[in-house]
Amino acid sequence: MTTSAIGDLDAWRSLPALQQPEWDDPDEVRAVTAELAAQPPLVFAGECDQLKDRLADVVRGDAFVLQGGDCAETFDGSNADAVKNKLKTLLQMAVVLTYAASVPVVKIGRMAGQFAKPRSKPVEVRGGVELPAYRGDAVNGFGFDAESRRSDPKRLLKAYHCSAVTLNLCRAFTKGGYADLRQVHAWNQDFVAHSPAGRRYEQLAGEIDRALTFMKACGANPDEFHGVEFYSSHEALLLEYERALTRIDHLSGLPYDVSAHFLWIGERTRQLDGAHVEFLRHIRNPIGVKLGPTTTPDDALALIDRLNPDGEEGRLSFITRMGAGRIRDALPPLIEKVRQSGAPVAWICDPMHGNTFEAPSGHKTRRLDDVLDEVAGFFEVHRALGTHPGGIHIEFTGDDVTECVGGAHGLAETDLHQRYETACDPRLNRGQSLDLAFMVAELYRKSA
Ligand SMILES: O=C[C@H](O)[C@H](O)COP(=O)(O)O
Ligand SMILES: C=C(OP(=O)(O)O)C(=O)O
Repeated sequence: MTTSAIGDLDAWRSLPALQQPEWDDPDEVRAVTAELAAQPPLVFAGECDQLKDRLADVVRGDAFVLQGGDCAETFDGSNADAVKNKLKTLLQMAVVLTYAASVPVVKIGRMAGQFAKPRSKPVEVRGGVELPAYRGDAVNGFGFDAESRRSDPKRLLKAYHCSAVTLNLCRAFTKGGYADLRQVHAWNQDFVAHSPAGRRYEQLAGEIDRALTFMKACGANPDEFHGVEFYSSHEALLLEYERALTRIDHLSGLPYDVSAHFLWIGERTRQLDGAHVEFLRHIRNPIGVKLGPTTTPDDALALIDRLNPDGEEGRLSFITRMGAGRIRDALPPLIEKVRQSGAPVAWICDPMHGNTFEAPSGHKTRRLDDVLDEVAGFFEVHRALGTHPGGIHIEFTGDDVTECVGGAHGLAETDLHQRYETACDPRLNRGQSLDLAFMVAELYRKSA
């Protein structure tokens, strides 16, 4: 394969790359990336192609994406319990959607690599002390002291190893029996079972049980339900890391970023002439771009032109994050222009990032009602235009945290301090995630 067919995987180096850490020692970065480049792949090209096929189904209106996980994964969180709880939430949500909305659900974790964060400000000030902002465990530490906040390239290696551990757990849980549909009740134990959403889920799980028994009686093979397909994803933010994990697939001769199945470009780094768009246009994974409320229809078309010029179905998803107050005005012009162009795009709604605000206590938070309203707006817009609402992208955790307000337990702003554990943005807890899944299933059913 010639360089021109592969494209120049290093052309991004001469372009402006926003949101990159300031590393002290370029030699150390070179040594670390050389070590990363020698590590085994985390995912395989064939798996990325399979996800692209699944996303092509989404483009055609035949499937729905459920993408979610932490805002920022942490090295401490790469353990069996935390990973299992997140997967359990994803599986429960997926079951609600599959059963109640009768749609195949493409399950993608914001997991096994979501260790780097873009920030609004490069520094954080507390009590008159100014330090570099926390940029995710792949870059620096969360602790507010100079040593923790120093950008340390060795953390890139740790991010790779924690991604490997997490993905290994995900593969084991999703293929080794834990995700078996006959376990629907087992995912609903602990605190969530007693929440209103948990009780509603239990009812649905009972119906699934009966349906499975019926199918078995009809001669269906119950082992068909033994495992589920699960894919990993993260924001492709740290270009040195992504480049070091990009390999030429020996079968096709094409480059794949083997750090995750699906990579996305963030709202802050989607400049057409920027390094992120340049780098991602060369890799063959399915990719996404976040689109905020300032995106113009021409921006969307230009991104399509750069990132999916051949119009490959499933290659490109637009993950819109407009905010509840903007979605009904900001989304239609984008969809209309893209539809007129005939370009195949999967439209995914991120109802989190346009709805963040600071509570009087100083906690960054989101109202579940705003999240639900943005999702409702997303469905309304698609229904009005006759296009397919392709999925949701959310930040959640499997734990009983108090980071977003609202939900069946009426979590108030004054409750936020109780279990506020996120390393960056506020996540839905398990009950709130299930509330959302039931609402999405209902909206989907009505729009189908
Ligand atoms: O997760 C997204 C971004 O990293 C985050 O919203 C930026 O947050 P900041 O405004 O606190 O920097
Ligand atoms: C930073 C993120 O979102 P956005 O780029 O949409 O702000 C994110 O999803 O972590």
